[in-house]
Amino acid sequence: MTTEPSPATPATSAAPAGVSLLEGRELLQLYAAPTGSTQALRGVDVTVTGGRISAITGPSGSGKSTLLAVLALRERPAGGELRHRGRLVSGLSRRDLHRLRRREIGWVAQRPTHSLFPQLDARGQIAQMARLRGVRADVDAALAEVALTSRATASPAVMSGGEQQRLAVAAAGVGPPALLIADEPTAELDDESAGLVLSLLRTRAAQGAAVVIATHDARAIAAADTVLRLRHGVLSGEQGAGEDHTATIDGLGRLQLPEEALPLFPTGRVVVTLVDGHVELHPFGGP
Ligand SMILES: Nc1ncnc2c1ncn2[C@@H]1O[C@H](COP(=O)(O)OP(=O)(O)OP(=O)(O)O)[C@@H](O)[C@H]1O
Repeated sequence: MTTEPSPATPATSAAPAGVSLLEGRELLQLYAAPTGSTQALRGVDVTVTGGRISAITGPSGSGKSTLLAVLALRERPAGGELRHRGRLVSGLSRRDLHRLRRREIGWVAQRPTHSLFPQLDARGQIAQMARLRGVRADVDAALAEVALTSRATASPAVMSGGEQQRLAVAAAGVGPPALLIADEPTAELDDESAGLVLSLLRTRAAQGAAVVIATHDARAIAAADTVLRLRHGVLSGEQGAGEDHTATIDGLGRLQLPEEALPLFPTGRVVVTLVDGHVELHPFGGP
């Protein structure tokens, strides 16, 4: 147990502020299914930048966890291109990938126990993560940050769900890593626990980490700098805090309308007109 990273301590090997850490283009992911294959990601373009919290939101089954797994370099995409600091991830050896994940990427699974060491107490989780990442950490301060001082010697098996979640986020955030990814980090947490988790994520982003979360939770969405909306494996829109909703036009010119606009086009067909430098969509057919 040694010195605490001060709030000004930069993320491990953080990309310079504003420089993208990850760039995904036309990302595709397929899974075997009884009826053929499921296209979990269907041409997703995404940029992940240090110093920001990006929230990925969308209905159940829309591909949020899949996109997180690809960005965390835990799954190789079936298609498209993913670059880490400009280097093609597909060109990295298994060894390089393993090292990159261990050193630079904090991962909090949808079930927090899946990202904790079952045999270690809370103190051990933080210390072990710091060791793996090759950084020094003040274990007491890390536990205090998520109000777990009194649970320092407890193992995950005897912790409440909220305590497990706070511990998983604290351990994943040690360093801090250049990239911190969490799947539904505030789901099922009361306001107090959710507040602690979100405050930790904000602090890590302020230290330069790129924070990416999948979430349905309005509290987490409000804490994000950018909100990416996924629908059926396609990124349907992106919105920064206080910005207008923007939608992504893919390389083939396809655009997904916001869900609330769909009733305007009951036949599913539109007349597309280019007028004075902008595009107008009018319903086609119908009564
Ligand atoms: N390992 C897998 N094997 C087969 N199909 C999978 C696998 N993982 C995900 N899928 C399928 O891929 C699609 C996207 O799943 P994913 O878990 O990424 O969605 P999600 O938006 O995270 O959903 P939720 O909000 O319910 O967690 C779904 O149709 C899902 O059934």
